[in-house]
Amino acid sequence: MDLVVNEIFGPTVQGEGRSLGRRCAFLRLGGCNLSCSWCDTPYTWDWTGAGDSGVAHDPRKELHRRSVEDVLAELVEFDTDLIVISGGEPLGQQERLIPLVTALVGRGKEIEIETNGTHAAHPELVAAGVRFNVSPKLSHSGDTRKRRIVPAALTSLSAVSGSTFKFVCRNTRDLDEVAELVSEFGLRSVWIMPIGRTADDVTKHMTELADAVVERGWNLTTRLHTLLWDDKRAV
Ligand SMILES: Nc1nc2[nH]cc(C(=O)O)c2c(=O)[nH]1
Ligand code: SF4
Ligand SMILES: [Mg+2]
Repeated sequence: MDLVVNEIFGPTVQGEGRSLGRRCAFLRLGGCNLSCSWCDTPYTWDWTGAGDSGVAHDPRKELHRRSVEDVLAELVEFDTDLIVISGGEPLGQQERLIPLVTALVGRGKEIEIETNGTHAAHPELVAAGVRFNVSPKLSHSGDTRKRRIVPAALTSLSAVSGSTFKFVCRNTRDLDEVAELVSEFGLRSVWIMPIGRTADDVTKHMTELADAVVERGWNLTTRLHTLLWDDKRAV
Protein backbone atom coordinates (compact mmCIF):
# COMPACT_ATOMS: atom_id res chain seq x y z
CA MET A 1 0.00 0.00 0.00
CA ASP A 2 1.27 3.48 -0.87
CA LEU A 3 1.97 6.20 1.67
CA VAL A 4 0.45 9.67 1.37
CA VAL A 5 3.55 11.87 1.58
CA ASN A 6 3.79 15.62 1.92
CA GLU A 7 7.58 16.00 1.79
CA ILE A 8 10.84 14.16 2.33
CA PHE A 9 13.88 16.20 3.30
CA GLY A 10 17.34 16.07 4.80
CA PRO A 11 19.92 15.92 6.00
CA THR A 12 18.94 18.35 8.77
CA VAL A 13 18.93 18.24 12.57
CA GLN A 14 16.11 17.15 14.85
CA GLY A 15 14.90 20.53 16.06
CA GLU A 16 12.72 19.42 18.96
CA GLY A 17 12.82 17.27 22.07
CA ARG A 18 14.97 14.40 23.27
CA SER A 19 17.19 14.18 20.16
CA LEU A 20 17.60 17.91 19.66
CA GLY A 21 20.54 18.65 17.41
CA ARG A 22 20.95 15.13 16.06
CA ARG A 23 21.52 14.82 12.31
CA CYS A 24 18.53 13.16 10.68
CA ALA A 25 16.28 12.83 7.65
CA PHE A 26 12.55 13.64 7.68
CA LEU A 27 9.49 11.98 6.24
CA ARG A 28 6.46 14.25 6.53
CA LEU A 29 3.19 12.46 5.85
CA GLY A 30 -0.02 14.16 4.72
CA GLY A 31 -3.31 14.50 6.60
CA CYS A 32 -4.22 15.26 10.22
CA ASN A 33 -7.27 14.44 12.36
CA LEU A 34 -6.90 17.70 14.36
CA SER A 35 -6.92 21.32 13.17
CA CYS A 36 -4.81 23.34 15.62
CA SER A 37 -5.19 27.06 14.90
CA TRP A 38 -1.42 27.68 15.31
CA CYS A 39 -0.30 24.57 13.37
CA ASP A 40 3.14 25.08 11.79
CA THR A 41 2.45 22.59 9.00
CA PRO A 42 -1.07 23.55 7.78
CA TYR A 43 -0.01 22.56 4.24
CA THR A 44 -0.38 18.91 5.34
CA TRP A 45 -4.11 19.18 6.10
CA ASP A 46 -5.70 22.64 5.78
CA TRP A 47 -7.55 22.68 2.47
CA THR A 48 -10.14 25.29 3.56
CA GLY A 49 -8.13 28.02 5.32
CA ALA A 50 -9.35 26.99 8.80
CA GLY A 51 -5.99 27.77 10.47
CA ASP A 52 -4.61 31.12 11.71
CA SER A 53 -3.05 32.01 8.35
CA GLY A 54 -6.37 31.63 6.55
CA VAL A 55 -4.56 30.07 3.58
CA ALA A 56 -6.35 27.20 1.83
CA HIS A 57 -3.64 24.80 0.68
CA ASP A 58 -4.05 22.64 -2.40
CA PRO A 59 -4.08 18.89 -1.71
CA ARG A 60 -3.16 18.17 -5.34
CA LYS A 61 0.11 20.04 -4.78
CA GLU A 62 0.80 18.90 -1.23
CA LEU A 63 -0.09 15.19 -1.20
CA HIS A 64 1.82 12.58 -3.13
CA ARG A 65 1.12 8.83 -3.24
CA ARG A 66 4.50 7.15 -2.96
CA SER A 67 5.42 3.48 -2.75
CA VAL A 68 7.27 2.18 0.31
CA GLU A 69 10.25 1.18 -1.89
CA ASP A 70 10.46 4.69 -3.29
CA VAL A 71 10.27 6.41 0.11
CA LEU A 72 12.80 3.97 1.57
CA ALA A 73 15.28 4.63 -1.23
CA GLU A 74 14.97 8.40 -0.84
CA LEU A 75 15.38 8.30 2.96
CA VAL A 76 18.45 6.03 3.05
CA GLU A 77 20.14 8.24 0.45
CA PHE A 78 20.57 10.96 3.14
CA ASP A 79 22.85 8.58 5.05
CA THR A 80 21.66 9.55 8.56
CA ASP A 81 21.50 7.30 11.63
CA LEU A 82 18.14 8.82 12.63
CA ILE A 83 14.90 9.06 10.62
CA VAL A 84 12.08 11.27 11.95
CA ILE A 85 8.54 10.58 10.73
CA SER A 86 6.15 13.49 11.25
CA GLY A 87 3.13 15.12 9.64
CA GLY A 88 0.38 16.04 9.80
CA GLU A 89 -0.44 13.03 11.91
CA PRO A 90 1.68 10.05 10.80
CA LEU A 91 -0.18 7.47 12.90
CA GLY A 92 -3.22 8.04 10.69
CA GLN A 93 -1.26 5.83 8.24
CA GLN A 94 0.43 3.55 10.75
CA GLU A 95 -0.57 0.21 9.20
CA ARG A 96 1.09 1.35 5.98
CA LEU A 97 4.15 2.54 7.89
CA ILE A 98 4.98 -0.94 9.21
CA PRO A 99 6.83 -2.21 6.09
CA LEU A 100 8.80 1.05 5.78
CA VAL A 101 9.79 1.12 9.45
CA THR A 102 10.74 -2.56 9.36
CA ALA A 103 12.97 -1.99 6.33
CA LEU A 104 14.61 1.09 7.89
CA VAL A 105 15.30 -0.71 11.17
CA GLY A 106 16.75 -3.57 9.11
CA ARG A 107 19.23 -1.04 7.70
CA GLY A 108 20.24 0.01 11.22
CA LYS A 109 18.23 3.24 11.37
CA GLU A 110 16.75 4.68 14.58
CA ILE A 111 13.18 5.88 14.12
CA GLU A 112 11.27 8.61 15.95
CA ILE A 113 7.61 9.31 15.23
CA GLU A 114 6.12 12.71 16.08
CA THR A 115 2.46 12.16 16.95
CA ASN A 116 -0.42 14.17 18.43
CA GLY A 117 -1.28 11.27 20.77
CA THR A 118 -4.79 10.51 19.52
CA HIS A 119 -3.92 7.08 18.05
CA ALA A 120 -2.81 4.07 20.08
CA ALA A 121 0.52 2.77 18.77
CA HIS A 122 0.41 -0.30 16.53
CA PRO A 123 2.14 -3.23 18.31
CA GLU A 124 4.35 -3.89 15.26
CA LEU A 125 5.73 -0.35 15.35
CA VAL A 126 6.39 -0.77 19.08
CA ALA A 127 8.08 -4.14 18.47
CA ALA A 128 10.29 -2.56 15.79
CA GLY A 129 11.66 -0.21 18.48
CA VAL A 130 10.14 3.07 17.26
CA ARG A 131 10.41 5.92 19.78
CA PHE A 132 7.25 8.01 20.07
CA ASN A 133 7.44 11.76 20.64
CA VAL A 134 3.87 12.40 21.75
CA SER A 135 2.52 15.94 21.63
CA PRO A 136 -0.98 16.11 23.12
CA LYS A 137 -2.70 19.39 22.38
CA LEU A 138 -3.90 21.88 25.02
CA SER A 139 -7.11 23.93 24.90
CA HIS A 140 -5.35 26.85 23.15
CA SER A 141 -5.12 24.70 20.01
CA GLY A 142 -8.82 25.41 19.47
CA ASP A 143 -9.75 21.73 19.11
CA THR A 144 -12.38 20.29 21.47
CA ARG A 145 -11.10 18.19 24.37
CA LYS A 146 -12.92 15.16 22.95
CA ARG A 147 -10.94 15.38 19.71
CA ARG A 148 -7.52 16.20 21.14
CA ILE A 149 -7.46 14.01 24.28
CA VAL A 150 -8.11 10.33 23.58
CA PRO A 151 -7.55 8.56 26.92
CA ALA A 152 -7.01 5.06 25.49
CA ALA A 153 -4.41 6.37 23.03
CA LEU A 154 -2.48 8.32 25.68
CA THR A 155 -2.54 5.33 28.04
CA SER A 156 -1.25 3.04 25.29
CA LEU A 157 1.52 5.44 24.21
CA SER A 158 2.64 6.06 27.78
CA ALA A 159 2.97 2.30 28.31
CA VAL A 160 5.54 2.08 25.47
CA SER A 161 9.02 2.30 26.95
CA GLY A 162 10.87 5.37 25.72
CA SER A 163 7.84 7.52 24.85
CA THR A 164 8.27 11.21 25.61
CA PHE A 165 5.46 13.75 26.00
CA LYS A 166 6.07 17.17 24.51
CA PHE A 167 3.64 20.02 25.13
CA VAL A 168 3.53 23.21 23.07
CA CYS A 169 3.01 26.08 25.56
CA ARG A 170 2.64 29.85 25.33
CA ASN A 171 3.11 30.87 28.96
CA THR A 172 3.23 29.63 32.56
CA ARG A 173 -0.58 29.39 32.78
CA ASP A 174 -0.48 26.62 30.17
CA LEU A 175 1.73 24.61 32.54
CA ASP A 176 -1.21 24.06 34.92
CA GLU A 177 -3.12 22.38 32.08
CA VAL A 178 -0.07 20.21 31.35
CA ALA A 179 0.15 19.27 35.04
CA GLU A 180 -3.47 18.05 35.00
CA LEU A 181 -2.81 15.79 31.99
CA VAL A 182 0.46 14.53 33.49
CA SER A 183 -1.29 13.47 36.68
CA GLU A 184 -4.46 12.15 34.98
CA PHE A 185 -2.47 9.84 32.66
CA GLY A 186 0.63 9.27 34.82
CA LEU A 187 2.89 10.67 32.09
CA ARG A 188 6.68 10.47 32.48
CA SER A 189 9.41 12.15 30.46
CA VAL A 190 7.63 15.47 30.07
CA TRP A 191 9.04 18.15 27.75
CA ILE A 192 7.78 21.71 27.35
CA MET A 193 8.29 23.47 24.01
CA PRO A 194 7.55 27.15 23.33
CA ILE A 195 5.02 28.02 20.65
CA GLY A 196 6.36 30.08 17.75
CA ARG A 197 6.85 30.13 13.99
CA THR A 198 9.69 32.69 14.07
CA ALA A 199 12.96 32.78 16.01
CA ASP A 200 11.84 35.91 17.92
CA ASP A 201 8.58 34.29 18.97
CA VAL A 202 10.26 31.07 20.11
CA THR A 203 12.82 32.98 22.18
CA LYS A 204 10.15 35.19 23.76
CA HIS A 205 7.97 32.24 24.87
CA MET A 206 10.97 30.12 25.89
CA THR A 207 12.22 32.92 28.15
CA GLU A 208 8.82 33.21 29.80
CA LEU A 209 8.58 29.44 30.39
CA ALA A 210 12.10 28.35 31.34
CA ASP A 211 12.28 28.92 35.11
CA ALA A 212 8.79 27.51 35.76
CA VAL A 213 9.50 24.38 33.69
CA VAL A 214 12.68 23.60 35.62
CA GLU A 215 10.86 24.34 38.89
CA ARG A 216 8.18 21.77 38.05
CA GLY A 217 10.79 19.08 37.36
CA TRP A 218 10.20 18.87 33.60
CA ASN A 219 12.46 19.14 30.55
CA LEU A 220 12.65 22.14 28.22
CA THR A 221 13.22 22.06 24.48
CA THR A 222 13.56 24.87 22.00
CA ARG A 223 12.60 24.65 18.32
CA LEU A 224 16.10 24.68 16.88
CA HIS A 225 14.99 24.65 13.21
CA THR A 226 12.82 27.72 13.90
CA LEU A 227 15.69 29.56 15.63
CA LEU A 228 17.89 28.80 12.62
CA TRP A 229 15.52 29.09 9.68
CA ASP A 230 12.25 30.70 10.98
CA ASP A 231 9.27 29.10 9.20
CA LYS A 232 11.15 27.98 6.08
CA ARG A 233 9.79 24.69 4.76
CA ALA A 234 11.61 21.36 4.53
CA VAL A 235 14.33 22.09 7.09
N1 LIG B 1 14.39 20.19 11.86
C1 LIG B 1 13.15 19.88 12.20
N2 LIG B 1 12.92 19.24 13.36
C2 LIG B 1 11.64 18.90 13.67
N3 LIG B 1 11.20 18.18 14.74
C3 LIG B 1 9.88 17.99 14.63
C4 LIG B 1 9.42 18.58 13.45
C5 LIG B 1 8.02 18.45 12.98
O1 LIG B 1 7.63 19.15 12.04
O2 LIG B 1 7.29 17.63 13.52
C6 LIG B 1 10.54 19.17 12.82
C7 LIG B 1 10.79 19.90 11.61
O3 LIG B 1 9.90 20.25 10.82
N4 LIG B 1 12.11 20.21 11.34
S1 SF4 C 1 -1.88 17.90 15.49
FE1 SF4 C 1 0.04 18.75 14.68
S2 SF4 C 1 -0.15 18.62 12.43
FE2 SF4 C 1 -2.21 18.30 13.29
S3 SF4 C 1 -3.12 20.34 13.23
FE3 SF4 C 1 -2.20 20.09 15.29
S4 SF4 C 1 -0.13 20.95 15.14
FE4 SF4 C 1 -0.90 20.62 13.03
MG1 LIG D 1 7.32 21.18 12.42
